[in-house]
Amino acid sequence: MVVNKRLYTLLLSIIVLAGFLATSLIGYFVAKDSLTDRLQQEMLPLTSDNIYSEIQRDLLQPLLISSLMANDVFVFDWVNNGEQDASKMTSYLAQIQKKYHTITAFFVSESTGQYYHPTGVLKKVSASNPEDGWYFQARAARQPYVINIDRDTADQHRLSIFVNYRIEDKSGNFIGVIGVGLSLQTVVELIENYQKRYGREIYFVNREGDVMLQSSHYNPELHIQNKAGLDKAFVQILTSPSASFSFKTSNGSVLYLNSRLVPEFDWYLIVEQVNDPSSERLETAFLINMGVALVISAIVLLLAHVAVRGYHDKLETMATQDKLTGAASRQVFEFYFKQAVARCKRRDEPLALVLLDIDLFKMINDNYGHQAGDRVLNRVAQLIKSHVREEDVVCRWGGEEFLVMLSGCDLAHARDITEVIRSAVAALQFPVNNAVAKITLSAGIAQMQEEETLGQIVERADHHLYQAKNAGRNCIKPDPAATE
Ligand SMILES: Nc1nc2c(ncn2[C@@H]2O[C@H](COP(=O)(O)OP(=O)(O)OP(=O)(O)O)[C@@H](O)[C@H]2O)c(=O)[nH]1
Repeated sequence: MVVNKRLYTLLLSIIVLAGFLATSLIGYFVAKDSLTDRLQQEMLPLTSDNIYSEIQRDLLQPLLISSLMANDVFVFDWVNNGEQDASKMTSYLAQIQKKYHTITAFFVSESTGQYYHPTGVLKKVSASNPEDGWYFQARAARQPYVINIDRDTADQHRLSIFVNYRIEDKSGNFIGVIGVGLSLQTVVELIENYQKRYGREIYFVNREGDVMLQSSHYNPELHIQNKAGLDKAFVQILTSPSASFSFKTSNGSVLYLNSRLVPEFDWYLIVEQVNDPSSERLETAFLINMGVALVISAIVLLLAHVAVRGYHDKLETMATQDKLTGAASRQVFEFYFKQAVARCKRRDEPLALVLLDIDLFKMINDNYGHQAGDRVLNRVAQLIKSHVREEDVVCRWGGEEFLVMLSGCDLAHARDITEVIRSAVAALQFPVNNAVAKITLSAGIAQMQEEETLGQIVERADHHLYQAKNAGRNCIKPDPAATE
């Protein structure tokens, strides 16, 4: 029974905890998956889209300026007049630069190859000079302009964005390339602003995978092109217009990455994030969940334990006690008897059994009714109990029969006790239905002999009880030894 109770509690604990653990884990992983998906599919691409549209917005004005320059009548007239006065062109370029706050303005003439700049004629472009490749690229282009990121011819330390606008005359003849240059600083500031706002690393790589543009807080450790084993992913980035990945890095953290091609630069914009910050919140929520689950499980188990214990005690009482009299039931008497026998043997003490039977009880039932009979049975049981010790056992042996086990009592002592009980019952004035019932009882006493079974002793006690009934009732008959 004890083992079953433990097993039951253990099983219940396992079921409740496993249930909580399973639901918490499922919730945790579902939330984590959807957050990872959101980060990869929405948040990083959104950052990338925002940066891209801001870059486009920043490029819009220089594009317009360059377009205006490419269609300016002054430029056409000046070229048609044979590029007579270089200072006219240089002051025109200086004016543009000043008016629109660009870092440079330029014109390269197709007929002379001269590179005009606000400060003068800087040089002649040549197809054999790789530095002038941008001019020949624009010259060969089908679209009206080419955006180029390059070192400034006037300041070799400065990376600038150039809008190289093609000029064509009315007949479609190529006249030259005109445009403005912007500082890349605006783009760097944009990157830094985004990095600060979103806590993400943002940088550009060219088609070879070299980092071309990054913030001043650039952390080379973070970037996938510096990580061993990720070359395949990098190949995928460099071959698709946009891509989303997540990787487990060597230090155990997860790197989320989004890439997109910026066609104006022919570079890839990369947005990276190490570990999803909300995953920490999820882990905390999971731990809180589990904590609550543990507390709830403990309360549920405690309540279950109290309920089971209550039912168990109730069942035990029902099985071991007679409901009417509160005396021990016949089923458990043998258990108490075996315990008492072992104890008496150990202590070398005698043990006596007394079988008590209410006299002519049928008449009480017949005269006063069954309920009155029940009350008599209860009253007699309480009276018997009140005359024996706590460790003695009073058992309802039959209908109106009680078997009393007196540990450590020999026959003479048992007879004295029984006599006290008999006379107390006989002296009872039991009120029933406006009358007073007289109750007596007869008893047979047997002292346990060596290796006797319960059945054998009870049989002897019953035999003596029968003698007492025959002797006129309201008397006691013990084993013959006690009478000697
Ligand atoms: N009220 C009540 N009566 C019971 C209960 N159990 C047994 N009885 C009655 O007790 C009576 C016992 O009658 P008998 O065995 O004839 O014995 P008796 O009338 O006591 O006569 P003797 O034992 O010979 O003195 C029966 O009528 C049973 O119905 C009980 O729980 N309540």
